[in-house]
Amino acid sequence: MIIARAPYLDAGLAGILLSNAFSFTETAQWIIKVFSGVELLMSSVERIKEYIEVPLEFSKSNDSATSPVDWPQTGEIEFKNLSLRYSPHSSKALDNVSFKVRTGTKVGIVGRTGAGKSSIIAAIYRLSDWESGTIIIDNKDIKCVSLECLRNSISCIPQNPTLFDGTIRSNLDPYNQYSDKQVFDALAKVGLIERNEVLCLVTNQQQSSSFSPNKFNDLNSVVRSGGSNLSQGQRQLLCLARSMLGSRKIMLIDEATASIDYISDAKIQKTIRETMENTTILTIAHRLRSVIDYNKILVMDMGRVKEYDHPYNLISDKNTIFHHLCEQSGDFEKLFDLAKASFDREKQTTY
Ligand SMILES: Nc1ncnc2c1ncn2[C@@H]1O[C@H](COP(=O)(O)OP(=O)(O)OP(=O)(O)O)[C@@H](O)[C@H]1O
Repeated sequence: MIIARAPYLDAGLAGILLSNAFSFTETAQWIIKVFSGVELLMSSVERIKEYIEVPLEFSKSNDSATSPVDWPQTGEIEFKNLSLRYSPHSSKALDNVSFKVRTGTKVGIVGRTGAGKSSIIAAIYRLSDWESGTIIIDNKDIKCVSLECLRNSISCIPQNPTLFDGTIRSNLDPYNQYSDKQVFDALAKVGLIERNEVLCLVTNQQQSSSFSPNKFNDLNSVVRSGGSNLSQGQRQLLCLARSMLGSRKIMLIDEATASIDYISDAKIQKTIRETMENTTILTIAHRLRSVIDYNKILVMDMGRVKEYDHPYNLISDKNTIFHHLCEQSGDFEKLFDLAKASFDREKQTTY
């Protein structure tokens, strides 16, 4: 602790020198200030030391973990008897969970609060380790894939997406990998700009202010730290656009709660349906409307998978949890019609 002691000594010396120039009270005040500065410095040093000693998350990867190129190709996900608990004495957040998601399938994960929905996404992203079972993505046990590769290969749109102090462009394309056209296309796909404006915007970047007063028309528009100058819906849409630029095969979405405006929510769902046909999507749904026309609904309850089927099959059966959740939503008739329409559409494309 030499680093910590030296300033104390300096402060003592400074006290003696100061006492020659100032009154006792003034000197005492100076010394208190210097000492509290030193206390702060000491706790900062301690904290930096703690951070340095925290093992790097990427080094937690299994030694034989690899970073397969062009993985995953299909986006097929399989949970096999997965059990996860957050601490040794807590109950299981996921209890022997097994289910399979085929390529390009859209799955809505529903259930009451604390049912284990977020834990499914946490497990795929390996934010938490599990005690037994496996997750296979594209024929690979994800524990055999490096964390860096795993997280770079799967898009995740959390409720509060991370945005940085910078511009629209630096947030969408931090490594400058894409052309302006590609970035504008992504913004158009999520509905933040008009599709028919893309070409003009690409050729007239400097005159973009002549377009509608929309900050997304200008890739240099400022984004404040955490996206504080954007609405929650705009933040999620920007994050969705960022995911689209990466064109990954799997996307995990934690739908924003009621605080997101209905129009932004509808835009997100429409974009997902129209532009991500071949992407496997798992959405934690807080509104049943958002996922009622998905291919499957996974109903979680107390960490277990209770139901896993097409929404129409589940809503049609009075004995399912999903049927009750739809009834409780007060929107049963509409949900039923949407589920049926989706079921009929799927049947037509299958035959
Ligand atoms: N980081 C954590 N540390 C300890 N326990 C946790 C943690 N995250 C979740 N849990 C617990 O695990 C269980 C499942 O939580 P999870 O967040 O997966 O549920 P959820 O269905 O997503 O809930 P909600 O709809 O309220 O977000 C709950 O009992 C919860 O208290």
